[in-house]
Amino acid sequence: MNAAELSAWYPAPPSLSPRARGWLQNRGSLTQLIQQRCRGEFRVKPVFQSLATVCGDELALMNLRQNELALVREVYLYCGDTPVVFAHSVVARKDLRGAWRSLNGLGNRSLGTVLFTNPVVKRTPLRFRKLNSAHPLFRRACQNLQAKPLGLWARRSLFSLRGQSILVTEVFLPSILELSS
Ligand SMILES: C=C(O[C@@H]1C=C(C(=O)O)C=C[C@H]1O)C(=O)O
Repeated sequence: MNAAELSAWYPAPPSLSPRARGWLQNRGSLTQLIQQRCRGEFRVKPVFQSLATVCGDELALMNLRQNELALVREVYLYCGDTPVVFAHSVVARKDLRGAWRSLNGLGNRSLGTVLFTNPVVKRTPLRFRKLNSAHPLFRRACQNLQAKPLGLWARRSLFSLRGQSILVTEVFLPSILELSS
């Protein structure tokens, strides 16, 4: 990815429907918002949690070198049998025994329960990007989708605790717009 692509996360999404904007720009817990709007059962389905290299557009933000390993957690958030969000979170290896050690035993509990219940955790402003098939997160987010969309809206922000950060990226799947508003 070139420098332009690396910086292609914008402070505000351009033209969005009011319903989509309501999801992308909500600054509370996405888990809680889905639980409020999902008539079925909410669940977190972890699909990956291991040391791995990260996306090219995450290196600078996480102060990682090209092939440096970090803890990567990826989950789908489900409403009933339908995946509505694909989430990808990154913690630098050096911080895994520090502020974010609770990730190790998180399993199918929502990361939101850790991030939004600790008043000391600080969140940087959200940034947005329309992902397409050129981005690795797009391909992983679409894995379980019958119909492959041309693009998916994503947002990301850093949560920091005692000077240690977790980068949380949430890719919104088309079916999220079917949840009640
Ligand atoms: C940050 C939140 O946690 C959600 C759950 C995640 C997980 O369990 O890995 C990751 C990102 C979020 O979609 C939230 O609920 O707002």
